[in-house]
Amino acid sequence: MSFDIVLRHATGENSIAIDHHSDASLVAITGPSGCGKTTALNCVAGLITPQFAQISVNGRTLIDSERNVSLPAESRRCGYIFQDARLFPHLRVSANLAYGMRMRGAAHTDVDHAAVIDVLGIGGLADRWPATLSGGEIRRVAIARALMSGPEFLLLDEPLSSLDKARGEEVLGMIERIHSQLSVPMLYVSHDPAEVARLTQTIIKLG
Ligand SMILES: Nc1ncnc2c1ncn2[C@@H]1O[C@H](COP(=O)(O)OP(=O)(O)OP(=O)(O)O)[C@@H](O)[C@H]1O
Repeated sequence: MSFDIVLRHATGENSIAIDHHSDASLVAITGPSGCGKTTALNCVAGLITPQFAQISVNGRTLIDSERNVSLPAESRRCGYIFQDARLFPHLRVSANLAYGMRMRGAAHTDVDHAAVIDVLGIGGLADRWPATLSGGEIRRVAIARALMSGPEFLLLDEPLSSLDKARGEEVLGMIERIHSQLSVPMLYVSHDPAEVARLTQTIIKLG
């Protein structure tokens, strides 16, 4: 597994410069609020077109400004867990997860649905509406929905934000298990040095 990320992008007064090449399967992006962490993830996901980028994951080019290559977001095979989770409020948990499965592309990786539900401990939530879930449960369902699409890698944007310490610990433990048991590579955004240090030693520092 490898992340090769060369990225140059400016928004307003901020500019992002990343030159990262590693075989690490869990890479953290860290830095103070407003330094461009979410913007960097959006560039990898294909939601923003950066001013210059050469990004490949495991040797597969997502974007190369020099060669005029840029895969559309739906072809990048990433699962994106947004900072605000973004579950569909009008769909029960089971239907939110089914949406993830429908998003599978032709070249999706195999995903063991039962293992995902087991690792994230959401078996009992299938019939619930998102509005009735706790913050930690919402986060776990959002991670499961992203995994259901059979992504080649995950983008996680502050997945512990707005959780109390106990719930944060719980979700962090699940993320560690997804990484080790389900072998899903990750780009993990957090402003918290202790959280990042627990997960990985491969860190991209912004700002
Ligand atoms: N759509 C936009 N238009 C203009 N400026 C933007 C836009 N989105 C973000 N920015 C600016 O780009 C900079 C980086 O924002 P970004 O959300 O990527 O930072 P961040 O490191 O993820 O912050 P936080 O930790 O607070 O979420 C900020 O100065 C922000 O105001």
